[in-house]
Amino acid sequence: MSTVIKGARILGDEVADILIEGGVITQIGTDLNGDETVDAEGLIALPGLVDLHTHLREPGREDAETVLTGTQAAARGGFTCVFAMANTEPVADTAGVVEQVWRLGREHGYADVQPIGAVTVGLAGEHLAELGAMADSAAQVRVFSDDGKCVSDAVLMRRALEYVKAFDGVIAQHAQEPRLTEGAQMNEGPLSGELGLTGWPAVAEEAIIARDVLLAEHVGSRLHVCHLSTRGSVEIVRWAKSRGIDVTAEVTPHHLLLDDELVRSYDPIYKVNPPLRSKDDVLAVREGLADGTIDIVATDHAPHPMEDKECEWQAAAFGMIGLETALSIVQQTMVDTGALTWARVAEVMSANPARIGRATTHGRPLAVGEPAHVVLYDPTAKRTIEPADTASLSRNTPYAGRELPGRVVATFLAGKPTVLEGKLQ
Ligand SMILES: NC(=O)N[C@@H](CC(=O)O)C(=O)O
Repeated sequence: MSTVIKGARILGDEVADILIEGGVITQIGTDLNGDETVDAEGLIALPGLVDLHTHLREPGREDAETVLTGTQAAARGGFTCVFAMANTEPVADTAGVVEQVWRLGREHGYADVQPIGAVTVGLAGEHLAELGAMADSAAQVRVFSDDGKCVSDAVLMRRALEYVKAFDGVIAQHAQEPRLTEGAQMNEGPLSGELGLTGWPAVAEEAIIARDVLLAEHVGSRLHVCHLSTRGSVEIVRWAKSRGIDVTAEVTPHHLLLDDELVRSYDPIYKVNPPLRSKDDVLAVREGLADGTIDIVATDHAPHPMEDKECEWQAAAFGMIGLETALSIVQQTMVDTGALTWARVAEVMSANPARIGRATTHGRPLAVGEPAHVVLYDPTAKRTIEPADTASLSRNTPYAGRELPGRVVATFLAGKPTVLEGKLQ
């Protein structure tokens, strides 16, 4: 069985046909033929997207999301590989749990699931988890994170950074100094005072990033900074990279678009960790992504059932879904503004996250001999976001009613269509 994608603009540039046979790209050229034809006129072809930061909630919170529904949402968003965060119930801190999550991803076949292992047992921040056993398991874990919680103990963080060097792993830090953010609800600034919500100072994020880049330098290890959100964080990462420190960083689509003025509504749909920041921070993270200080966009897709979001602000859960809107937000904030080309989008949403997470078969160029992980995207489409129109089990999108540019038309995972004509297969 062969499939030919006809007339796609490869990385938004040259028009060509792509022939897929046996899950691999076997020809790129003109007038190619195959058993199946997918018309891609006017569509952009990008390598399948890779999300380094997804919450799939299975095991334990299957009311919010499962590996099946989360990877279906991923496919609809153009992703062919997602890294599943460890804050499940039980926590993914053993080889058994990470293998279960990895296997479920393979069985369902909507996206490859690379489990992230917890850094500390139960995310409790006291004892290192069995990092080596998770690395050696069938899931071959390379990314470790206590995301949702910060590895705040400097000695534990140092040991974790040292330990993962043995198997080329990386510690993905959720940078949040716990004492500085006790009870914090929103970005600290004049607005938190006005709204009477406990402030979450930028320094709580920046102090941990500053400490961790120095620790990474000291022990010669690899550090990844999750969802950075402030101007100061961008400046620290820029400084660290200029010193040759092996640090990478991510920004979420919501921190590229939304700011803390939305909290005036007291609508917990905008409650997220780290919090939405100021307009100046939004500009800074866009600049950081454009100039390569920030390496990747990662969704931090954080599904929550409505009862955990439709309540008063203080009681609501932190988090928003984002897999199905990520590419549109990146188009709106970075491509339509001239800050990134589509080729650079392929880097920040596919090649770079795959490289950081050592997902060796993903993030590859669209080239002959490479696995056929492909997304076809219509940048001219417009859609109004309707929360019920999601494959996710949760509907906590902050974009309800917003018109966003672009639409994923098709996604291929190793040549197999997971989405065609915008519909799950
Ligand atoms: N990003 C979020 O707002 N929520 C995340 C974890 C977290 O608190 O970071 C979640 O798991 O819901």
